[in-house]
Amino acid sequence: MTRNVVEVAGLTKKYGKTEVLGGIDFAIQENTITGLLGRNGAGKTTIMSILSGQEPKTSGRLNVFGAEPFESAGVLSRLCFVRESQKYPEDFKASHVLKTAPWFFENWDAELAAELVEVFRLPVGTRIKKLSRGQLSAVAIIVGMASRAELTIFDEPYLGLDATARGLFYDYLLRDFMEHPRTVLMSTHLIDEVANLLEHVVVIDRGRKVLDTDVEAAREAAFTVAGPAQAIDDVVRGRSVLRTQALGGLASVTVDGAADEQIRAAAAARGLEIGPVGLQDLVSAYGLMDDPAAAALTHNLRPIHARQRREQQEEVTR
Ligand SMILES: Nc1ncnc2c1ncn2[C@@H]1O[C@H](COP(=O)(O)OP(=O)(O)OP(=O)(O)O)[C@@H](O)[C@H]1O
Repeated sequence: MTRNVVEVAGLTKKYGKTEVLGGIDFAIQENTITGLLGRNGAGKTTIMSILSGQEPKTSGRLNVFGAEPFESAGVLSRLCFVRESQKYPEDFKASHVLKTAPWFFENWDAELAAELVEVFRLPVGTRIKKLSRGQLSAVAIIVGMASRAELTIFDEPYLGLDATARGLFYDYLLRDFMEHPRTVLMSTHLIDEVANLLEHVVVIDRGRKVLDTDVEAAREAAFTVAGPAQAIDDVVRGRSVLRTQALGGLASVTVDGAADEQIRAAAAARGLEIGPVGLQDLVSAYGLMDDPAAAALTHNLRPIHARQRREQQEEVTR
């Protein structure tokens, strides 16, 4: 039976009078990798800081390993929150971080840490404050990976890392996750890069949740139709179009829902191409919500949880 490691209900956060989280609900299942996605300032770091007990919430219910995390030593000993901007004592070197980490993480794997130091070519004898941005990210990734914490939270773990290093991180994360299953929550803007790692995504926009779906279900959540604009208009009429991109007489539209036989036949008859929508494009389509300039590009924008939509479809066919 799967259980939830994290449960959040009606979570709000205010800084002074400014509300940055406006009532968020979601759950994270044990031993899954979940992506927390959203545009700059959406509220991802705030959520992660609250989950890891570094910030108090303003209101709502929060349950991490069955307890409220803020100032709960029992919860904090089971999780690892890492980010490139982590603060360390003034004179600390990466070697000090790796030496002290086992004091905080009982599952610490020193061998894995040493291997990752080699992989990321991390100069462990250099003071932390002298490290490059990518090297700081490498420190955070090594701590996050080698801690083998039951819940590991990565806040944009790739900042400053080159493409090779990012690829290595994803490979190691997947391999280590298969061998030592645990729960991972990762915020990222590089959605396509991690799409194969993620089982679930929660998308936040301006402090509110706009999408909460299994990645598998998200693949069925929308499709594209590409070809001459006029023919596309005929084929998609009456359907919910999330996004339209047009160039000259050609267009590509993202349509909400799964591509059924009817639209496939209509598209084939007019020589139009039906294709899948990548997770990044899907999130971008939903991310346009409430943005007047971007919304002008769209018609009938209708963000719906994939599961909710499936339930609605099932209701119609019953
Ligand atoms: N200490 C603070 N005081 C006031 N406002 C804050 C504070 N921390 C964050 N905010 C505001 O809260 C909002 C959410 O910030 P947060 O860092 O959670 O966003 P994010 O989704 O992680 O963004 P990014 O992708 O750019 O890292 C932003 O508008 C930010 O300016």
